[in-house]
Amino acid sequence: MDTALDAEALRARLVAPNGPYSALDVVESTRSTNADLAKAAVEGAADRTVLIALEQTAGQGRRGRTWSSPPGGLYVSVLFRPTDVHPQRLPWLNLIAGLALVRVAQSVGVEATLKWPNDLLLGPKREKGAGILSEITAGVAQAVVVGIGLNVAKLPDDVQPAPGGLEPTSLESAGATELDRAELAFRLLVELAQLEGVWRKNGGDAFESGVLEEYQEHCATVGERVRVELSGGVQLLGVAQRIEADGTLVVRGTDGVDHGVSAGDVVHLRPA
Ligand SMILES: O=C(O)CCCC[C@@H]1SC[C@@H]2NC(=O)N[C@@H]21
Repeated sequence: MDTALDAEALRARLVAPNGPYSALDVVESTRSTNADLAKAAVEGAADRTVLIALEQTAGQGRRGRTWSSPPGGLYVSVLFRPTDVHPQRLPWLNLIAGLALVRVAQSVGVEATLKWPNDLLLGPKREKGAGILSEITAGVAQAVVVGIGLNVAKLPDDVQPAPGGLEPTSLESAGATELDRAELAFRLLVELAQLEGVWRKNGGDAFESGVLEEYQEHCATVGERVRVELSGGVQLLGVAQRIEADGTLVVRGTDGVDHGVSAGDVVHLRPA
């Protein structure tokens, strides 16, 4: 069962002095929690500010796509200002959010892996249960909004995959033992704060903080034959080799040459 998401109760557990966050709000509905927090960042919102919505009317996905955000899902954005971390290491915030999602899914008994860079895959069929959109806030020094859309309840029939994208699923469809959104939001934010805290304490070094190793362990992309859709309609075909310390994916192309990929849509190519 899903109880109402009580902001006060979450604040009591997650916001300083009792927890790692500096502010937390819950709204019934908004256009996009990422857009709201980006605006708040410009207006001076503090490091580790959280905004949760129970529904979005204009949810944003990667590469200009929309993120279907019906009631029954969890839509969470966190503003981070990791001022001591080199800007080149900031893409790790996106990957760290994926690790937090894996930990949550596993805690409710669901098999979970990651498709680099931003998809949570659930169950043996590896369908998409969550997506992450991290955005550097323009004009604000070192501010990143990490947005997470987690499908909790069964999705309405009209939620379709993006063209060529993964089949969507939810925690409920994957047989999760816990579907209470307050509890799931709590676990997600605890895991995110733990991972981000260790990563930041290590100056954003993914190797030293252990997040690189944990990511490789859960990454379904490494070892797969892939097609990477780069900008400008360019495609790269090959086999994903590893994740680098800067968060890029190394793909050995059909020409035998290793290519570092920092952005793009990855399609896992399964044998027919
Ligand atoms: O897979 C993707 O394309 C990324 C989807 C990210 C969706 C989340 S929901 C919370 C936050 N607010 C948004 O508008 N988008 C992100």
